[in-house]
Amino acid sequence: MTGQPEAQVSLSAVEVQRIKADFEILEHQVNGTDVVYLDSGATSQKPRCVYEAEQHFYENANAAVHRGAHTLAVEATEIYEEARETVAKFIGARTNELVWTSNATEALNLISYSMSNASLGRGGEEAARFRIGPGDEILTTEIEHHANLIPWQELAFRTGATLRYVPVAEDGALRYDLLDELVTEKTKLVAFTHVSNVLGTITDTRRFVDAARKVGALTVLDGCQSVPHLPVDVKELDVDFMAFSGHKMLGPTGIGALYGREELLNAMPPFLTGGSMITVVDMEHAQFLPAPQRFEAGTQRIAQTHGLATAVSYLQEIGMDRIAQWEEHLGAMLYEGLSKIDGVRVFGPSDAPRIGTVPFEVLGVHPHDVGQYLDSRGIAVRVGHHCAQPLHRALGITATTRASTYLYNTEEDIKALIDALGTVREYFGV
Ligand SMILES: Cc1ncc(COP(=O)(O)O)c(C=O)c1O
Repeated sequence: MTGQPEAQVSLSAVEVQRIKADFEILEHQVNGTDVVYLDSGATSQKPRCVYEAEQHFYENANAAVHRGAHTLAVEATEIYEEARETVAKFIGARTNELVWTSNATEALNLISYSMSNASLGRGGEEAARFRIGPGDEILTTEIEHHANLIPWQELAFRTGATLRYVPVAEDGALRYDLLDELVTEKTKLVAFTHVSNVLGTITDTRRFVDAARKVGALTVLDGCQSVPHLPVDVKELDVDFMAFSGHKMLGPTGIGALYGREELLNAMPPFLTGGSMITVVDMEHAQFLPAPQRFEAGTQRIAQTHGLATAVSYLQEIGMDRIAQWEEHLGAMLYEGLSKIDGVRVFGPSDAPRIGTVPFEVLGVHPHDVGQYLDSRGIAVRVGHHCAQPLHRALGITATTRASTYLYNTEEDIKALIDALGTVREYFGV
């Protein structure tokens, strides 16, 4: 006996049924059949408690206004900041290291903007790390979502820096072996994803962080597909920045966050100004508020931040370790089950750690037709390039069908997909 508490095990079927009951939206029907929702990679369903948390603010006067003298505004400010504390702790950050944004896309753009306007920064040595120009390099990868790609393409275009990519092998696995060669003394920033939104594979973040640290480059992690599904601790990961979105983790749409090391956030110029964010004497001597308020000009989203904090408490109550184990189980079931169907090709390395996300194609049937066929049988999956064209190009295809699970999915959901795909080619006469 070690005296340690017993490790929590994966969710049981009974627990998942109980969780499902919290997600009443899953009782919606398509063509008289309960929806099997396998599109959580795009956005998650929300439990009732999250809708209720938001609704409270829409029904009460303190919804819109914070930072004021009267009681309602003071209450709203407290709730807004409490939500920040809850979400910051959830990812292992300090409270003032979490900036509210609309979503992950905005969070990533915020860093890109800062780097192309670094002369506005106030922060001595740290501000210098944001300066980028001709001859400098930005490194990203071929598996990125456009949100973690286009802002860097733009940054390179605006500043004259060069964008380089870590390629993937034939099966979509990242070529870690090329990192040492691709990260050079010229590299100023390394942006990479924690979990691929297409393949569901979990990145070995240590390899990226170590390579970047060696040359003093900033690290930016796209946590959009990891924060909802795995225990994530930014201090353990040792990254400088991380972006994620509330709507993928049971929270409302319209709220996301940027984690940044305190000293770095305080060296970054804001994206938006106004609304008491800056005291303008003249631009030379303008003073920005400290982070995170520096980046939150204008009236803020109390309902959404409170909704996200409620979602986080819900996830914590269930336990991120257990959710991760359940999804690993569903992911393995999906990958193996789909691989065995005649005429179905599954993408992604077979031996990589993954969450419950698997892309596939049905030979001879267009992914769009596969999506519609499944929809007519009450199964919701996503079709397209999933905002990841470079990866699809590297795999030699233009589109895939993607099934992605979350904590509310059951083994029966996976079986339903596998059964339905068993007849799809016959249906289309292939
Ligand atoms: C890996 C990844 N990064 C970034 C994003 C962008 O998220 P949002 O659209 O919420 O800003 C997504 C959304 O699909 C994603 O999957």
